[in-house]
Amino acid sequence: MAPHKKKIEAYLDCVSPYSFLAFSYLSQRRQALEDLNVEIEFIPVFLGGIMASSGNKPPMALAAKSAYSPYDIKRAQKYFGLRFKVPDFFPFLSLLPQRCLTLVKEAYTEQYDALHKACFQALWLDHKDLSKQENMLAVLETVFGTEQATKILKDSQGPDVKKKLNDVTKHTAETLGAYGCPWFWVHDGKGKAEPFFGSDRFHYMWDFLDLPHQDLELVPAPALGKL
Ligand SMILES: N[C@@H](CCC(=O)N[C@@H](CS)C(=O)NCC(=O)O)C(=O)O
Repeated sequence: MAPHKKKIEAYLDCVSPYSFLAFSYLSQRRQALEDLNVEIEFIPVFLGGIMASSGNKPPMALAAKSAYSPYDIKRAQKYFGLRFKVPDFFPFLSLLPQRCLTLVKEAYTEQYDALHKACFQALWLDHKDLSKQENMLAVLETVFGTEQATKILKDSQGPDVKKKLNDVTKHTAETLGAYGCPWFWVHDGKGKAEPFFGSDRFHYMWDFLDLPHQDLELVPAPALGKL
């Protein structure tokens, strides 16, 4: 990557509702950001691995964070105009969707954003447990033909894909300082890069990138169709 290009690397896991909000928010602003010469890259990671590498624990594992969490998620949903309930099967093991996304990002780049969106929507809006192969296959089939979807599901279990997701996750925690998701590594276009955590720090990011806030403000209740 050219060091003097403004760029947002967004490290996401679809098990994370705040990753869903960040993905939705950035996807809706992709064109506006590109017009301001800012590139966005969505990068799949395994949040469980980030927690383990950084010594962090899921918010639910700490009583105080767990008690605060319902307030935070309710406010965030209102702010982003994206309403969803936490599914009964939460938290679930996100390795399967994250491996499929890892494979598709490399091998089927054109369809990657569509699959990312489909995974988030299946999990958070349709409450499909994507740790189950049959549900993951159904999501893949919304983007690919049955034959290709079946192959992607099978290939996502191969050692190369497992290693790639593992390596990216490790890099995110050990080099980029991640302790949760969504994690962002943002290049300011002048050779400097900094981390940002959470879907609630975009105003800091726009300052860091020297962008006009008014062009990137939230519009009320963004329609999902525009994701
Ligand atoms: N305030 C942040 C919260 C993000 C968040 O809680 N992310 C969870 C995963 S869904 C996490 O990784 N938490 C780690 C931590 O809070 O230490 C936001 O609005 O995005």
